[in-house]
Amino acid sequence: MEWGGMEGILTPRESARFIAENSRDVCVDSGGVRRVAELLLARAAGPELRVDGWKALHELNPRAADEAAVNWVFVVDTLNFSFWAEQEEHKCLVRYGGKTYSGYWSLCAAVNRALDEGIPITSASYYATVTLDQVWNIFRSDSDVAMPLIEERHRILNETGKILLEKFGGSFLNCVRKSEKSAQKLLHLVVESFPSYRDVTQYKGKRISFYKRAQILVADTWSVLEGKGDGCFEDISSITMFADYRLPQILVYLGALKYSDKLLKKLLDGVMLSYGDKQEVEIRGCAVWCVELIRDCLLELIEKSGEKPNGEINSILLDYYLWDYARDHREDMKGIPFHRTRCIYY
Ligand SMILES: Nc1nc2c(c(CN[C@H]3C=C[C@H](O)[C@@H]3O)cn2[C@@H]2O[C@H](COP(=O)(O)O)[C@@H](O)[C@H]2O)c(=O)[nH]1
Repeated sequence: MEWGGMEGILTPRESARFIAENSRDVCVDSGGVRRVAELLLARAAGPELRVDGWKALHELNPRAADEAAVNWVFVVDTLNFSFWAEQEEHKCLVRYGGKTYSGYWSLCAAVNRALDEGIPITSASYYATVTLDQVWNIFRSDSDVAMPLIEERHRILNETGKILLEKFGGSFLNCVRKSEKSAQKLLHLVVESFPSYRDVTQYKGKRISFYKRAQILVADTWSVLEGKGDGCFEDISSITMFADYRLPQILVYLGALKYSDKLLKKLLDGVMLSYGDKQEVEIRGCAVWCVELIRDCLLELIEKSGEKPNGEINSILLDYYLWDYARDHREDMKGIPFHRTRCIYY
């Protein structure tokens, strides 16, 4: 489909509200929303719900806040999609620094492993022309299951690297600086410049957007720059939660999101949903709206409790917390299916 620009497409927040108001197979549970807000209230003053948790809690993330760290975030979020395995017990694994990583973290481990091997995988001048064989080697698995969509990852690396060289002098920091400390301007610049970030579809006759990877790229840029300097986005709270396949699962587990019996059975049977399917859109849209409502409820509870949270609580920090929570409660969540969509957008 020819890209006609972002005009005429609902923003992620508007899309989420519209979907939640019209959804048939997924709904937000207000009691569950409140319970999750109360769970988060207990953590509001903790290390998780603050921008420096991104580095403090995750050893694979860069320690620095320099240009190289920003370019690390860019190449990782360009490839930050579709890690789920056909069988949970047979998945891609990457060993790094004496530990074994799966899912999203297998991507980060592979990037760091390549850098240690002297492969400049975070440099656009390298990945603009990296070959498929080199990509197979860089993202090789230490289990007998390969990382999904390697060929798409190769195509996207070449496409994205070429554009970064042509338009932004080969560094994502130049793209950040052009956004003049506006998260929304950076989001727009990324979506307009890099086709693989155009996470848009339609629902009930309206063109809607999730921009999941563009939003998490803005969020991770804010985090790696520690919310300071070029990363001091005055409108960072306008970014919504990132509509992936893990957050809906944890929100159902916590009772804030509910699936119809028909949809739940379909997911339990492992039926795949296509990108843009009505039910897939309802899962993603209701999950985004659910986190917006949790945030509103949490801010109300904080107000009432008189507790002073450290810094501003926003949907990004709630998303990070819930995503990490899902990681740490993988076993408990076994009975709750995540939806299986194979695509390059999340
Ligand atoms: N909503 C949301 N989705 C996120 C992330 C992350 C990691 N990002 C931050 C978190 C810690 C680091 O500090 C990063 O900054 C990955 N994903 C998505 O999850 C899926 C992979 O899941 P699994 O198969 O279990 O590894 C896949 O769609 C991936 O795109 C997030 O934070 N929020």
